[in-house]
Amino acid sequence: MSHEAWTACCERLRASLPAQQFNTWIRALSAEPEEGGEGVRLRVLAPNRFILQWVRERYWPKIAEHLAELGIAQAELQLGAATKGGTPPRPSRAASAEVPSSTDATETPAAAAQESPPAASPAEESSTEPKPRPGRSAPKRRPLPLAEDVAPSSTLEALYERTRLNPAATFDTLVTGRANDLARAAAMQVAHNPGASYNPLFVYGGVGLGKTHLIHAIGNAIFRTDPRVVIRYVHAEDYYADVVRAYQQKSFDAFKRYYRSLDVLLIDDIQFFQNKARTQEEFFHAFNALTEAHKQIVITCDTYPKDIQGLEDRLISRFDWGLTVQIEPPELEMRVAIVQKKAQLLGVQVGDDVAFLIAKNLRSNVRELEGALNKVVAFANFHSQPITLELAKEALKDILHAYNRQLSVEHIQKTVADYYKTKVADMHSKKRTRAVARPRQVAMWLAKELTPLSLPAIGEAFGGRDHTTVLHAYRTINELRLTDPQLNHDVHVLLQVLRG
Ligand SMILES: Nc1ncnc2c1ncn2[C@@H]1O[C@H](COP(=O)(O)OP(=O)(O)OP(=O)(O)O)[C@@H](O)[C@H]1O
Repeated sequence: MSHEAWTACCERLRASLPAQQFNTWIRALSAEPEEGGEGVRLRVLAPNRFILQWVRERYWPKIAEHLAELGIAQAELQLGAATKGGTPPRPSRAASAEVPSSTDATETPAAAAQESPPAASPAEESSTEPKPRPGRSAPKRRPLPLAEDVAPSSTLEALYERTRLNPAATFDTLVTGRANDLARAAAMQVAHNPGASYNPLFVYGGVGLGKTHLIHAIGNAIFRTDPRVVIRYVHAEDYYADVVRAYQQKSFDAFKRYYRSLDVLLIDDIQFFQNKARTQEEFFHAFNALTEAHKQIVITCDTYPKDIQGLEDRLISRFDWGLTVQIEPPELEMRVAIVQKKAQLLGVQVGDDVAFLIAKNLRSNVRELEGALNKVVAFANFHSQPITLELAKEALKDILHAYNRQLSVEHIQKTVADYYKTKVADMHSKKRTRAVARPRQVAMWLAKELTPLSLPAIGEAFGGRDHTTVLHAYRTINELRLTDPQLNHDVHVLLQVLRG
C-alpha cells in the first residue's frame, strides 16, 4: 500500500513539476515502509545530504500533503538508500541543472565602459567587497568531490549567496541554436568536469547574446552537483573595483587569498580590463595560481582575445590555452524560440504570430527581444487584455514604426549633423573633440535605437569603427540622458524629428 502511495505521489509530482526538477530531485528519492509499520508509515530516503536538504527545503511540504491525501498519515524524510526494490535512480551529474529560484542572489549588472583612472568612482563604491575567508584551509581536491554531504552549519542559501550567481540563468532556460550550440556544449563540458576539460573556457560574442547567461549556467550546474565547490561569478568591473579597493586599503593579501581560494572563477566582460595595468597584473597572477591548481576559469568578452585592445600580450596568450568559443547573433527561428521561452518563464501565453512579430523586428540582440516581450506583456496587463497580434503591434508601435520606415544611418547622420551644425563628414572622421564626438555618439545612439542594424554594422557606417565604440557611445548617451537635461532634450527632439 505504501509503495503504491509513493508511486502515486511521484506521478502527481511528475505532473506538477518541470521535468528537470522532477528528474533531479524526486527521482533520486526512494521510499520504504517503516519497520513494523502497517502500511501507513513511510520513510522517504534521500541518497545524500545535499538532496536531503534540498528536498526538505523545497518539496517536502508538497510531498507530505500528497502522501496524506493518498492515505499515508505519517511520512518521514531521511538520509539513506533503499534496502529493497533496487537502487533508486541517481540524479544526473549532467550539466543541465536547475537551481530553484527562491534564493535572492542577483546578477551583478554590467555597468557602462569606464575609461577613467581608478579613483573612488561610484562604480567602485557599489562594487562587491571581496570576502576573504581566512579560516578556510586550502582545498586539496582533485578531482572535485562528489555531492555526498554539505556542512550542516552552512545552509544552501548561504553557500549559493556567496557565488553571486543568478539562479534564473541555467542551461535549462538557455535556448540552443546554431548561434550558440558550440559554446553551450563546451560550457556543459566544463560544468561536468570543472578544471579538467577546457581551461580557461573563453566565450566571446556581441552585446546581449547570452554570454553572461552561459557562465551563470556553468556556475549553477556545478553548484547543483556539489554546493561545496567554491564558485564565484564576478563582473570584470567589480574585479577592477576590488583591485582598487585592495590598493587603497593596502589589503592585497586578503584580495589575493580570496581569489586564489576559488575552485571556479567566472569572470564576465574581460574587455573592461582594457588599459588597467594593475588589474591585469593581479588577474595574471590569479589566473596562473588558479590554473596551476587545476581550478576552472571561465571568461567572457565582447571580442576575440587577440582583438582586445589595451590588454597585455601575456594575458592574451593565456586566454588561448583552453578553448575559445563564439556566440553569434541568433537566427530568426532561434529568436522566435527565445521569445517563446521567455514568455513561458514569465508564465504568459504568446502565440507564434506574436513571437514571430517580435523576432522579425528585433534582430541584433536577445536583451532587446526580451525588452519587447516585456513591453507587450506589460501593455496587455495594463489594459487587461489577452496578448494578440493586434495588441502586440500596438504595444510595439514605436519599434515597428522605426523598423518600417527603414530609417537609414545616412539619414540619421545628416539629421544629427544639421541639428548640431556640424558636418556629415565628421560622423566618419577620427576627430575626437567634444564638438564632434558628442553628436557622433548621439547619432550612433539613434542608429541603434531606430534601426535594426547590429552594432558592427553601425560601427561600419561611422567610418569603420569597432562595435565596442558604438556600445560605449550607446551607454554614454544613456547615462547622460539621466544627468544632462540639455542632452536629453536634444535626443528627445531628434527622436521626434526622425520618427516623423
Ligand atoms: N540563447 C538564449 N536563450 C535564452 N535567453 C537568452 C539567450 N541568449 C541571451 N538570452 C537572454 O538575453 C539577455 C541578455 O543576455 P546576456 O546578459 O547573457 O548577454 P551578454 O552576451 O552577456 O551581454 P553583454 O555583452 O551586454 O554583457 C539575458 O536575459 C539572457 O537570459
